Amino acid sequence: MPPNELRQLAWPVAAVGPSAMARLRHLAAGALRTSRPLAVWREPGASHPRLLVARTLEDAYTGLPPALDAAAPAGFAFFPFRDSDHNPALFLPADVCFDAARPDTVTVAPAARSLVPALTAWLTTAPVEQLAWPYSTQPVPHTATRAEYTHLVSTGVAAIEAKAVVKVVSSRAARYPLPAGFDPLAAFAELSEKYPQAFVSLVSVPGVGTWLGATPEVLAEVTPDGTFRTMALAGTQPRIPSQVPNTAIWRQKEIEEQALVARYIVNCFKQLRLREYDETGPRTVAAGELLHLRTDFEVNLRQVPFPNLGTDMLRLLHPTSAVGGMPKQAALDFLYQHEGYDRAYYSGFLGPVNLPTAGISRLYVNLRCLQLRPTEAILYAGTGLTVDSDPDREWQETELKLTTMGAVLHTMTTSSN
Ligand SMILES: C=C(O[C@@H]1C=C(C(=O)O)C=C[C@H]1O)C(=O)O
Repeated sequence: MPPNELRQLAWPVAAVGPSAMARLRHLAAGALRTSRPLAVWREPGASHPRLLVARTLEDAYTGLPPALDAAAPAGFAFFPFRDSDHNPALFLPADVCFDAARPDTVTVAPAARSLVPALTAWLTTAPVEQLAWPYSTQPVPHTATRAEYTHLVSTGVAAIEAKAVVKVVSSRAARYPLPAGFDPLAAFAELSEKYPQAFVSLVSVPGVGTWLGATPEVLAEVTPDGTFRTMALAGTQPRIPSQVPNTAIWRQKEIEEQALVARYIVNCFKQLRLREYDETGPRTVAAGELLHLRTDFEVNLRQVPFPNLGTDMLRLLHPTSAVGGMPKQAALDFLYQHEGYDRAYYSGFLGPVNLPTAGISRLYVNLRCLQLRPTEAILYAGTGLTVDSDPDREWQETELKLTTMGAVLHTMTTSSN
């Protein structure tokens, strides 16, 4: 076989059995046992998850956001809200890949060829019971009380009134005990079922930790038909069971908050001098038990002279005003000064690049997520503030957002009792 071709390893018959999820689990177990970074994800609307294992941790460190052109390296991006030594920007090269929709093979990239003998042997090994997921070496972040959070919101509103910022998105972390026998892969499967339209992910990196999430927000997407997509998602209200999303009524506060995010995206296009984009919305969309307002933006890459639009937009967009604020730097400075905790990978971005094939990349904002610790999970949620924000209402909104991931912890508690 030529040295630069992907290699397909066939699963031996007896070892792990025919179940795609059991095979995925076995590959994850092998990666954890050998301290390699891994990502498991399920795209919105897809029926099967995929898994990627990077050969070494060192290979996963990256300086720049990934390039989104078809010739760029394939892998899984995992970027923090703010790049730092504690929360490095990561790009896991697609060294070993598995698609649960095609469970008979494991794909090995040319750069990872040296892994083939050990991996072949691992495929014949009996499945392991316990998986040892890595935890962050950082201290547990400060978790704001209701009084602290409402104070932060009041400070944010005062900053808006003083015209230091136009919009800022404050957030907090919360600690939830883990149910006995909590299994991240089982939780991943449950999230996939519960939220079919979310991007569901489980990312695990030695020294960095293990993150699980189900996000509704696309940051930058390039699809094989040559389309670039992004969205302005903001404004939140609880979803009443059986309610049809487009019958929801929005207050002026949410309409304005979302319009600012849409305007931020249009400004990014303007900075690149791109005028040919389609804008649809805002429309009401459901995300689990929540409703949001969303405007979709689309560019036909075959009709504009911007071959690097995906790459350029990604660099301009992150962090968007849906998670930071506007103007961007003033909002980030406010958060750095007042938020009082390290967001780490919450409100960063994540997703596959040039996978499953060159020319397809889907990056999402890392919302509705949790970080795993030995006996607890750290959950994260934020709310966009405008001059009309009411501190108690914003606290309630974070509580509501925490239920996306909290519900799965609760379900698992009850089912393990
Ligand atoms: C910040 C979060 O969500 C963002 C903020 C929203 C809002 O303020 O209404 C809505 C959707 C997201 O863009 C979060 O889920 O933590």
